[in-house]
Amino acid sequence: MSRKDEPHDKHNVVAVIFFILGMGTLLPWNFFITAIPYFQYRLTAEEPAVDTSDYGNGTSANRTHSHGDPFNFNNWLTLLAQLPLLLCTLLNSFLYQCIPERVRIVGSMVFILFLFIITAALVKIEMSAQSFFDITMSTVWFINAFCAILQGSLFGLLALFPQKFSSMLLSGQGMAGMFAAIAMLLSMSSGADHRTTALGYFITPCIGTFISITCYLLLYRLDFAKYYLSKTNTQTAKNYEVETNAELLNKEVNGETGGEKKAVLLLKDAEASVVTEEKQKVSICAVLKKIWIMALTLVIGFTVTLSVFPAITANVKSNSENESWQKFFNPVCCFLLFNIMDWVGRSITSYTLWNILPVVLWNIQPGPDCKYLPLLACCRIIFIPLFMLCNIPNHNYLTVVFANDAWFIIFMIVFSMSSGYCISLPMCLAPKKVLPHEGEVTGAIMTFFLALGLSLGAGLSFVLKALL
Ligand SMILES: O=c1[nH]cnc2c1ncn2[C@@H]1O[C@H](CO)[C@@H](O)[C@H]1O
Repeated sequence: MSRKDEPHDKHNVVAVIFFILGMGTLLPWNFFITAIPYFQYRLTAEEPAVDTSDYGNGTSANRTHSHGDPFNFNNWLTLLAQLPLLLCTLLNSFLYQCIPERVRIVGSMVFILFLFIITAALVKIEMSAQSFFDITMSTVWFINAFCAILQGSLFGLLALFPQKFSSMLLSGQGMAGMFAAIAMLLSMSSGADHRTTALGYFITPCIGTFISITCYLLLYRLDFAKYYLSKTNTQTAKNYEVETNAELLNKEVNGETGGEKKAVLLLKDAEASVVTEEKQKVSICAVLKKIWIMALTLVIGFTVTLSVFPAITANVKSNSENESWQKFFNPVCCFLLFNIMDWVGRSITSYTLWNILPVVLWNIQPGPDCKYLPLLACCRIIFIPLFMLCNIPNHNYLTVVFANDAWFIIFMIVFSMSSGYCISLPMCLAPKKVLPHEGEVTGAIMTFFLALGLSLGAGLSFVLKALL
């Protein structure tokens, strides 16, 4: 139900802006992980103590040791990207009181742009492998710290808008990975040398971040966005919603006998909502009690995903003889495929919020209460051994069981789709479990658990790598 004076999102401009902002939040993570072969090439090519007997057929992928990952680069990249995310998500929950949201959002995007420019410039600068590793890791740490502030602030902002806009942001986040993978493929197929390819590749997120900054500034010029951004209007809209609910419920109570109990309960909720809103007090424990199942599902989902992607999966090589296929195998079948299917998985929840898997499998119609959601997320643990037994060179303890490329592709399709699904479902269901005025806190809590899952996964990836 919408108010008569409520403006409309003309041509879905605001929705598109949130989509682009979603992309902006995950450009750094995705552009860094997709460029793993470039970083590995630099670290090996400029390492003076490299053992040249490892070089094999001379492709950059084979010019590395320790599973094609010198310096344990994949694992450090994952950990140093996700740890600041966790810390700064916490920091943001304090910062939001003292630094205005516009400063936080524009400021963090400007720093991200600056750090991407440094990464692009580094492509052309010669230095030792150790210095390159140190500078890259510092860049990764700071770029992801600003990303966390950006992401936390945007989720907070979204609490003022209708739920559709959260789905747009999540969908945009999924698109960032595809964007990075396509940029990588285009620069690789340009036929230019390694350095020029990398330069072209890293200039793309600079442009992407610049577009995100412009879009965010534009948001404040659009009537629809201005309406929701002004807190007074949001408050009025929420009160209006409560009034409308109360009206509807009165009708229900008068007309339908069976609806009475439900109506009284909902009226109590509505009253509670207004009263609490006036006091502006929300109990985090009470919210946690309502959403813990969603939070647990999110943590398990991200832990499983990040434990193998990209730290383990980026090392899987094709066993085909075809050289071009060997070169494109990982960018296409690992990064592009993951991001396409992850996005598909996330988008399923835009069409139907109910988790369709249990409906199809057991004909159960779950609500936001369903207790087996974390169990469903746990089933994905099976992908950890499956990926570890794929075609990774120089296994120490394990052997290659799934040598054929087709196995890796099949595992990747199911793994990434279920990942997107297990992440998006709790993110969309959690706000439905709480009262309207608890929405903002719920967003913050879920963002914290999201970051916790990512960090746990990144930590676990070191253990799994050691077991390879
Ligand atoms: O900061 C983040 N927020 C939300 N999702 C993230 C973040 N970092 C990584 N991923 C998610 O982790 C998976 C592997 O890349 C992808 O689903 C990606 O969207």
